[in-house]
Amino acid sequence: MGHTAAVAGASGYAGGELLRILLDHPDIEIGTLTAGGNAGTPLGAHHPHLIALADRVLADTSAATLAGHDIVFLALPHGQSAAIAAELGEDVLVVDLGADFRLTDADDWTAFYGSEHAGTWPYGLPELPGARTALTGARRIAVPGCYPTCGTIALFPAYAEALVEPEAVVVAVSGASGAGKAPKPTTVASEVMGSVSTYAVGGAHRHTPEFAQNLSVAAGARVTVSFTPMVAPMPRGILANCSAPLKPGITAADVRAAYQRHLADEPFAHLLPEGTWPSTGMTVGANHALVQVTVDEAAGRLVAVAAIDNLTKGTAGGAVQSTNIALGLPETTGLPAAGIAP
Ligand SMILES: NC(=O)C1=CN([C@@H]2O[C@H](COP(=O)(O)OP(=O)(O)OC[C@H]3O[C@@H](n4cnc5c(N)ncnc54)[C@H](OP(=O)(O)O)[C@@H]3O)[C@@H](O)[C@H]2O)C=CC1
Ligand SMILES: CC(=O)N[C@@H](CCC(=O)OP(=O)(O)O)C(=O)O
Repeated sequence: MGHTAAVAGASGYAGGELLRILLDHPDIEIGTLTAGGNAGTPLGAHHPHLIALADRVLADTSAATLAGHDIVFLALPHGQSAAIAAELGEDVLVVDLGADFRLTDADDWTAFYGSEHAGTWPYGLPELPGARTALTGARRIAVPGCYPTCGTIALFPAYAEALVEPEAVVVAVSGASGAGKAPKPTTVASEVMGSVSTYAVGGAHRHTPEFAQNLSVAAGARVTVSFTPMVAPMPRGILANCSAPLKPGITAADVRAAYQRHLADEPFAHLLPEGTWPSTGMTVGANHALVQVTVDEAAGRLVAVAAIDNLTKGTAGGAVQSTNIALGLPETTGLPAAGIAP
């Protein structure tokens, strides 16, 4: 056990998935666990599936309760991380699963989150060109949003190789756990069961600027993204259906070769065999993103589809993957590489 880790927001969905993964991590020992209103209750009351931690009592969330660990994971609502991180030493690795430090543009932050921008930390999507270099040795990590994780992995090879025009369309469907455990009008059972709905339509979702930021990094030029999210009657998973106009002269063979080049060595982003399309069921509990790509000749568009488990690769698994890189551990350490099927 090389490193100790505290988890803030341990009673939530993201915190629970993080603990499931950390229980199998050979180099990280689980330390203090915290919550908000549920401080003082045992973890087993919130995550009965985490038997080994059932008797751990949740502390209140403050820099004082989280201090004294090598790593602090913050799985808290947006806006809660900056004050805590400021009080933790610069030698502590702080990994924020929330949004506070993901965006580089302060105006984008204010437009979509309605508050003052807290800053920008190294972005925890190792697959994005340049990200591994920024994460190596980092002591602050901003874990991406779940939709941008999925859609960026689907499209970054196309932008990195300049195969498509800078106008992407992403339509993605998420399981209801993406909204967290607190009941919300759009994700209570009576609204979600037996129905698929859109929300934040027309470029209103706060992940829209994060998509544009990521694909612009891959392209080395500004990319705009039209993003439409949906929620489906399933607990976990995101399926992102993405497309963009092909540049003149780009063929289906060029596209497949580019995706093979970019994904061949990725430990957790895989191009499926031709003709096999990703589905959320293939990703449950695994840290992988499954990708397929084709060309719609009649429409002149590249079409890419990716699936992830929103809580694993989309949150907690992605957080541990980036943590491994920051600590100089093998990137795959402790991470579930195979899904559960059927
Ligand atoms: N769910 C997902 O798929 C994803 C989530 N994330 C991010 O992870 C973070 C956590 O999300 P998620 O687990 O889904 O949310 P949940 O609502 O399931 O959990 C929130 C956690 O934060 C705690 N908390 C809430 N308010 C406070 C407060 N004022 N002070 C201290 N602790 C507080 C809660 O404790 P208590 O039980 O006491 O209320 C709980 O432990 C968010 O920033 C979210 O955006 C990121 C990517 C995907
Ligand atoms: C279904 C659903 O409601 N999903 C959430 C996405 C949560 C997430 O990944 O993102 P953050 O970390 O940015 O909160 C939403 O659309 O707000």
